[in-house]
Amino acid sequence: GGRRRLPPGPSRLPVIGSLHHFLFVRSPLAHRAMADLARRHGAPPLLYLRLGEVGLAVASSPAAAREVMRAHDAAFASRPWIPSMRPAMERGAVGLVFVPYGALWRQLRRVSVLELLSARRVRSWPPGRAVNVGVRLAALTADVTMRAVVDDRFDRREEFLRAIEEGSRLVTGFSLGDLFPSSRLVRFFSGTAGRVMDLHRKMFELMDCAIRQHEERRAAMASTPDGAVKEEDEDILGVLLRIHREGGLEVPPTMDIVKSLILDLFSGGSDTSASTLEWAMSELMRNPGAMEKAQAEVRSKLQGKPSVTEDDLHHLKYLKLVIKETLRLHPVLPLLLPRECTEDRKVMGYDVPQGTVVLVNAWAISRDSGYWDDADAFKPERFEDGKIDFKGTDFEFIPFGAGRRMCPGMTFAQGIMELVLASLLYHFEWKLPAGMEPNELDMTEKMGMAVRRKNDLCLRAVVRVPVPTPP
Ligand code: HEM
Repeated sequence: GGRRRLPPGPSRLPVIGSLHHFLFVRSPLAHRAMADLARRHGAPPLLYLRLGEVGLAVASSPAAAREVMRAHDAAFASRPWIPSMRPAMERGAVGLVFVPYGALWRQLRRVSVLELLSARRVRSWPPGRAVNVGVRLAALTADVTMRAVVDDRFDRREEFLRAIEEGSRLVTGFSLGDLFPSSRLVRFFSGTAGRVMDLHRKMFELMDCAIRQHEERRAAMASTPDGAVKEEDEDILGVLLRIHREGGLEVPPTMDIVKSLILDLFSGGSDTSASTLEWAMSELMRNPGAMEKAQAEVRSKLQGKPSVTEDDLHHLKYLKLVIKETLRLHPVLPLLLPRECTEDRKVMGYDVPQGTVVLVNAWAISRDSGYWDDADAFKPERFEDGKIDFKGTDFEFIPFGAGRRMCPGMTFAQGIMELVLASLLYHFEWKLPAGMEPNELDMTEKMGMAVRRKNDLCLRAVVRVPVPTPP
């Protein structure tokens, strides 16, 4: 028996819980708001808030993160269904991100990790086309992801890319309003559920079209002398359609699940990598020494080549450190993705009741001066000794999360980001707008699907090595 010992947190008011605290926290960016709130309550490793009827625990230290994502991983391996997405999910349209922990999740995850996000697929991008530099980073990563996930021959790809972009504007990350189901104050925050549904319908219609085209092409191929498509030539949609057709899985995915999984991979993949790249370029512009070093490396390792290919990447040691340091300072999912506690647990000595939504403040942890020297400074060299990595075992650095629900797209993302960044540095010289000093570059954040720059990064590009034109 005995009383429950909840983690410390702001005083709770009837009805609105701790919501009033957020109305007065200046920063609309939840990761900063949570960090402020934790500081004002004596910096507990686990902070407890009541938002409307939902209990919310925020882990803000490596030890607390380790307990949630490793020690008690299985009890925190589901995600809450946020209200604006609930109607779609109740119809069974659930992809990998929100599927409850269980047999279906395990299967979708296995398919994604093994078949779809393997390094083999990353290497199979046509290099000349993948580095069509000069296009905006978002368009570029969306393009690369589209090629791997759906098909680059999809007729309505422009429409699809626009819908995804609109989606990332609509879904303002996991805004606080998203976390509570029915309080009246909630409506004050959201009101986007209708638009989300419309967009969802639109994307499903586009997916139907992509699937039709896919099947038509397969039928056409099957009637040629060479016969069917070779498995290694399939894109992700092709693999999923084959699994759907041939069965053979313990829980056969419905067509709605196939579509939702594709959308999850696509939207999960492009926005995150694009924003990270934008932050990397921003940090390099603010830190000319690091830029010089990275460019010198790329130019010396690639001397004379027409463009960067996958095979060049493992020579680019400093470039990898630049991306690591960018992920430390700018984890684009600063609170990771929400988990839900599915059975009562003790974490850091506190009771976390079943049903609590659990966030991990990866942003606060990776900028904590208790674990990092000169924590706010951009210093890629700090990773030089190779002791700390983002693979989910060093809990002071978890931009991709950790444990069973850790990001399945990590390797894929690393591939895209290295390839694109190396290409940007190889082909171009980058300059700030005339008259701007490096330290004047604005770094204000804005919450979208991922945390991105509030103001566009406008740079002048001077060609050093011309980008080869695709045949
Ligand atoms: C810089 C790039 C990326 C970052 C920082 C990132 C970060 C994350 C994080 C923090 C999570 C939640 C992990 C957790 O709960 O412990 C996650 C989950 C996920 N990510 Fe990524 N991600 C990136 C790129 C990608 C890419 C390229 C894909 C796919 C093509 C992808 C697909 C997913 C999916 C499907 C999930 C949900 C997995 C599950 O719930 O089982 N991500 N990602």
